[in-house]
Amino acid sequence: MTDRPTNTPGRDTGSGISRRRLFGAVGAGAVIAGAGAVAGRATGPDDTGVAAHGVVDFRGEHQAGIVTPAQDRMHFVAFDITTTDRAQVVAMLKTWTEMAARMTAGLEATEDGATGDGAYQAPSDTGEALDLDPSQLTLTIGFGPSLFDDRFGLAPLKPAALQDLPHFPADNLDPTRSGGDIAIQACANDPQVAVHAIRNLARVAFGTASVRWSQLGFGRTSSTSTAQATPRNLFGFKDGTNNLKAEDPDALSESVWVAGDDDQAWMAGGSYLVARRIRMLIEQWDRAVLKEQEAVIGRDKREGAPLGQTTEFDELDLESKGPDGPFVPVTAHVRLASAQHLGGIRILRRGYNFTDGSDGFGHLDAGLFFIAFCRNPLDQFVPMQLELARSDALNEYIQHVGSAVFACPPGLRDGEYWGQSLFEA
Ligand SMILES: C=CC1=C(C)c2cc3[nH]c(cc4nc(cc5[nH]c(cc1n2)c(C)c5CCC(=O)O)C(CCC(=O)O)=C4C)c(C)c3C=C
Ligand SMILES: [Fe+2]
Repeated sequence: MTDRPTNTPGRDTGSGISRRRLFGAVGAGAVIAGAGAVAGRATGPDDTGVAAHGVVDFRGEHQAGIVTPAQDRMHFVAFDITTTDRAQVVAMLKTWTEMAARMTAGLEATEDGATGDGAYQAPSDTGEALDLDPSQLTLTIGFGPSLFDDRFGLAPLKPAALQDLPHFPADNLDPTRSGGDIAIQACANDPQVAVHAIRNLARVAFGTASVRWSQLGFGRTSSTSTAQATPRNLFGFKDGTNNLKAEDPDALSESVWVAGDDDQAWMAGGSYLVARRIRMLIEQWDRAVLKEQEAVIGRDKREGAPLGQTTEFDELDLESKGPDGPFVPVTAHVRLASAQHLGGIRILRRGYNFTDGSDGFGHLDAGLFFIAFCRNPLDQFVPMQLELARSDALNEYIQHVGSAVFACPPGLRDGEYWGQSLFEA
């Protein structure tokens, strides 16, 4: 693993340089080979203090989009493979890799792009990202448990850690919003850039893979870097305060990155992505009084401080008590999800808010598209979610309606394609 180049989470290599201008300035190959070098203009920081523009390296030791400082927008898609021809799947992964390398570098999806295929061909790039900034687009791929059935000869390579998640108490899962053979997470600071990327990847998959479900997200609900301010979720609380952060490599090695001797060798340097579409019962929450809201979460609403403390990053003290008992109630969300309560278990959260209109009863179909990365979902996410599903006071206000788990392989060296470590293991 040592010869993999190291990608720099959220490295700001540019900005303000649109796809068209990047492409015009130098040949496409040169840009991809040295995106950092050519797109080196500084950019102004956004309100989180982190540059919102520019290019995040596509290749590196780990896939981008995991510890990359969370961008503001997401388009997540899960595919079903529709062929049984393994070679066709590999060909698609190779095409996807070329397109992903180009699009994350701020280029059109193909060399001919939106206008270069001639007047009598459907353009090979759909065009809606022309003139837009690269917006720190990251594309992260993962493989679901179902990919390892008997279709492609991958069963012996299935990691023990990659299992369909168990049914948790009160789960109300919609199978059409769950599972999938392959997932791609697109994150960017411009929603149109993320949507363009997924649209173009889905388009070339025709005949090999079809979209099973997808989810748009806005307003990251976690900070994954100490350089980022903590955002708020749709319940109005700061979310991501006590998250793992990119600046803590020891904690990431402990809880996020798969080690060489953990499981299947092809996953070394990778991570597991757990996705849960969690509906938030907004109208019910909005009727709850502030004291109840704070007791449910276990933190105060304005500062985000643990109850009984004063500032956001004060340590969660589960032992502290006032005249009415523990400051952090025994059913508070942060108590039950905390490493102190769970014997040291931690995960990297990287979720997004969503609102998808309203249901037939006039209630907002809104919530949290929860994404977590972990080294082993069976040892980390499953016990954590089991504890929450059993006892969390938040359960009165949420419902889990979608679920999926994917093995995200390590990052790519130059010339490698997505899934090479698996398909050529
Ligand atoms: C299984 C893991 C988790 C699910 C599912 C989950 C859903 C969920 N969380 C919030 C809001 C908040 N969560 C906060 C902290 C927090 N949440 C989890 C895990 C899950 N959350 C963890 C591990 C933690 C950190 C606990 C700790 O050690 O302190 C917070 C507090 C701020 C923070 O630290 O991030 C909020 C707020 C909602 C609304 C939700 C489902 C919709
Ligand atoms: Fe949480």
